[in-house]
Amino acid sequence: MRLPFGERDVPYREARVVVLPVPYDLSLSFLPGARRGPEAILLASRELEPFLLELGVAPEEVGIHAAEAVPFVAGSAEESHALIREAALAHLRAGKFLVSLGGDHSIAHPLVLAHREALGEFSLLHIDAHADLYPEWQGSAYSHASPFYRLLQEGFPLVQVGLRAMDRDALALVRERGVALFPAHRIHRQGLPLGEILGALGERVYLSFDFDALDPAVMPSVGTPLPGGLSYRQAVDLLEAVFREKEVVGMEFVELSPNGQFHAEMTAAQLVYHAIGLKGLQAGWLGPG
Ligand SMILES: N=C(N)NCCCCNCCCN
Ligand SMILES: [Mn+2]
Ligand SMILES: [Mn+2]
Repeated sequence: MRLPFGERDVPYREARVVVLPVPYDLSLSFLPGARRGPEAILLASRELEPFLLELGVAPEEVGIHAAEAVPFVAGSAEESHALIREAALAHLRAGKFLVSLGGDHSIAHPLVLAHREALGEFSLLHIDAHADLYPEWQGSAYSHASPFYRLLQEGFPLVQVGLRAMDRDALALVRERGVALFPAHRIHRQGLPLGEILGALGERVYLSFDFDALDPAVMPSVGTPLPGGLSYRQAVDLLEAVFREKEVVGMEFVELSPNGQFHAEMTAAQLVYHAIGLKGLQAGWLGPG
């Protein structure tokens, strides 16, 4: 069953933005449930005010179409990732701006590859509590702890913001590969280094937002919560700066794991909706309010 995003469901051909539910969560390492993330965000999105006071626009006016969820193959990460990459590629080749909803963070790998195949090169802005730089975790290179190791191996420039968990090997890899790292403790001590973050990014950016980047007090519905996370306002301020200065070619929001705390689902839906509004302003699809 296809659920619209927000109140106004736009036919595919008229939509500039496609919200792609990707309920794959077979690579989680701790608490289960991210497969219910996309549906929870879509349901919560129905409760959002269409007009976004902070931006002075109604993001829904870009034309949003929520696509059918991407199926997965329970016994095969490779086949599941192939389905994700094919689905993303089809929407990108139809000229749509893709907003993918996870699902666990392993989906970043097929989604980013699809965006490069369709749109050319870009840098990655990875906002997360975790580095996700393990070559493999719990016996799998397709773990949600590994996507950015694989993407680094494939030559993507990487900027990581909000991290508060990484092992020594990941830190050594970051230093060796010149990854721009802005850990949460630095942000809390010195404020968001927006100029440095923007300076580390290229002109074209793919945004990968893991909801556990937010503090658990703000976002308790994730599979691997950690203290010391970003506030909602810090996340919005970071996204506003990135959309103001860069061309965002695609974005994904992953790891929401609904656990009955509806404020978390509203938080997730509002952040996605806000980001769609920022893309609409950046692309000129929406006039400044
Ligand atoms: N959400 C994530 N990316 N989680 C990654 C978990 C893997 C490392 N945990 C360390 C556990 C040591 N016992
Ligand atoms: Mn992650
Ligand atoms: Mn994470």
